[in-house]
Amino acid sequence: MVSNGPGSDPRWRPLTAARPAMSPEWWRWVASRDSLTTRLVDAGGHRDFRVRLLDQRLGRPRRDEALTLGLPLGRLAWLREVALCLDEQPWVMARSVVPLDGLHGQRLDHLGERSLGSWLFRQPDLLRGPIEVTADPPPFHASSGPWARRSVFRHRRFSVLVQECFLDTMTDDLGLPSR
Ligand SMILES: C=C(O[C@@H]1C=C(C(=O)O)C=C[C@H]1O)C(=O)O
Repeated sequence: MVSNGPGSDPRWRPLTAARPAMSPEWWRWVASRDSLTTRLVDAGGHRDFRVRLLDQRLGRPRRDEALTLGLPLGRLAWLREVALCLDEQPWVMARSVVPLDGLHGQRLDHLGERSLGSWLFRQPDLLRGPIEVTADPPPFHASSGPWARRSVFRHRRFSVLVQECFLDTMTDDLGLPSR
């Protein structure tokens, strides 16, 4: 379920602030600005890639999400949570928040289990804001992992806050450093 429960906000920091603690191997993943979907498919090799839709609905963003999107607290938005899986093993948990005023009916529910990135990166003049990171546990999922990141994509009046948690399963399957 999409969680909007109480709990402290993660301590999001600019990517560069995490540099000394982040290994070069992880930097190549966390700092990448192209499609994570494409990178996961490539890194997965023979493994089958799949987006597992966990939930998507109208809901109230968390405080840190609303602040990042410039939304008044309590304003409804479109919430989508997925697991990006290789051979049914979740490697990334993602939660996206879309303000309704930018949707003009482009409800993302038509996406289903197609990757948000497969649509986003086809949009002309797509802009991606700065990437922020945290080593705090993601408030929207109980899974654990070394890093989580977030950034805002904009395309005309559409905007979406995309948050991605890289999981320990990905660390193990790709033989990445613990941080
Ligand atoms: C933004 C991208 O889309 C990915 C797919 C998502 C989805 O289907 O909900 C969410 C976040 C991303 O990990 C990407 O591929 O870079």
